[in-house]
Amino acid sequence: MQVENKTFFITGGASGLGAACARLLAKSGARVVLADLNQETGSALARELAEAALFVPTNVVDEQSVQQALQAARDHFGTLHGVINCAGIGSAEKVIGKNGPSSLESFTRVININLIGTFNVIRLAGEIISQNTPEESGERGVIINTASVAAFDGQIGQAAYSASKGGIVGMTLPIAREFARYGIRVMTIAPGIFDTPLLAGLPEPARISLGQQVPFPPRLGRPDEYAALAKHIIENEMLNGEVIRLDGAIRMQPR
Ligand SMILES: C[C@H](O)CC(=O)SCCNC(=O)CCNC(=O)[C@H](O)C(C)(C)COP(=O)(O)OP(=O)(O)OC[C@H]1O[C@@H](n2cnc3c(N)ncnc32)[C@H](O)[C@@H]1OP(=O)(O)O
Ligand SMILES: NC(=O)c1ccc[n+]([C@@H]2O[C@H](COP(=O)([O-])OP(=O)(O)OC[C@H]3O[C@@H](n4cnc5c(N)ncnc54)[C@H](O)[C@@H]3O)[C@@H](O)[C@H]2O)c1
Repeated sequence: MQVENKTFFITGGASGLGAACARLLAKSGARVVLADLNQETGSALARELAEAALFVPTNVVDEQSVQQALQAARDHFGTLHGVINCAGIGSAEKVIGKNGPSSLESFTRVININLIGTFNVIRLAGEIISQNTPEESGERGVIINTASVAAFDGQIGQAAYSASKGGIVGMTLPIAREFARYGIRVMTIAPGIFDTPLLAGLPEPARISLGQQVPFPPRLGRPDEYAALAKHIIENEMLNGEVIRLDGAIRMQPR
């Protein structure tokens, strides 16, 4: 579908990759809902994007929070044509640390936010989108999820994070197969190393070694490059049920 005059619900839309999607889609004539925990950055970006954007404080792991955010989106913009699931956290923890086995709580937290949060939004937004009047082609909407190259080449310390992203990879096809009957496409982008606040939060040794591992271009990805792919996925109906690595050919080393 064309993005102009369409509405997209962007989780994690207040920062990094999600914010880049919000800026590009708004500039392209779309309306964006910034569904994010961060009131300060979310409100600031909504002010920057003016009438094209609505910030709604949202916690993707909380069913009521997501339902309220989706309702606010419909109240404000009238409908919903797509979702870009960017909400997520990084994590770096060895399975056996210096003080013994890592905690179950930390593993569970990463799975909850990254995997279960993504699923929560897909199920609630998907039901709303399934009720849209279809385009001429029969399409009703597009859902784009964010995994990571860590789903495939996870490093030491990424058991929880890689599991959470591997789960997103795993659910892309079955949901695309189910949602085909509604004319809703489901895609996942697996970014490599992108220059965002999340990456800035990784341990310095990891960040240094990663930047040196990207074959070409030998640099961190720019959030606008992620946004360009997301926009293309929305516009290209033949992209469905697939995971696209966006990574400069990096295959991460064990550490
Ligand atoms: C985020 C997007 O989705 C894309 C990505 O996935 S980007 C990939 C991000 N990678 C990571 O997050 C790696 C996570 N893991 C780690 O940071 C570390 O393994 C850890 C903090 C969990 C444990 O680190 P630590 O306890 O220091 O491990 P340890 O085995 O003792 O380290 C040995 C040495 O290797 C270094 N090292 C550890 N992890 C490293 C890494 N990932 N890269 C480079 N060097 C590393 C340590 O600094 C240490 O050096 P030193 O002996 O000179 O102090
Ligand atoms: N930056 C990278 O190198 C990279 C690489 C691969 C995948 N990713 C993934 O891309 C996505 C976006 O990452 P980013 O780099 O833009 O990070 P970021 O930290 O800049 O943005 C993440 C946003 O998600 C929000 N968020 C976190 N938990 C939330 C929750 N429970 N509910 C709602 N919002 C929540 C944060 O407030 C933040 O605004 C994440 O899923 C991340 O795992 C990032």
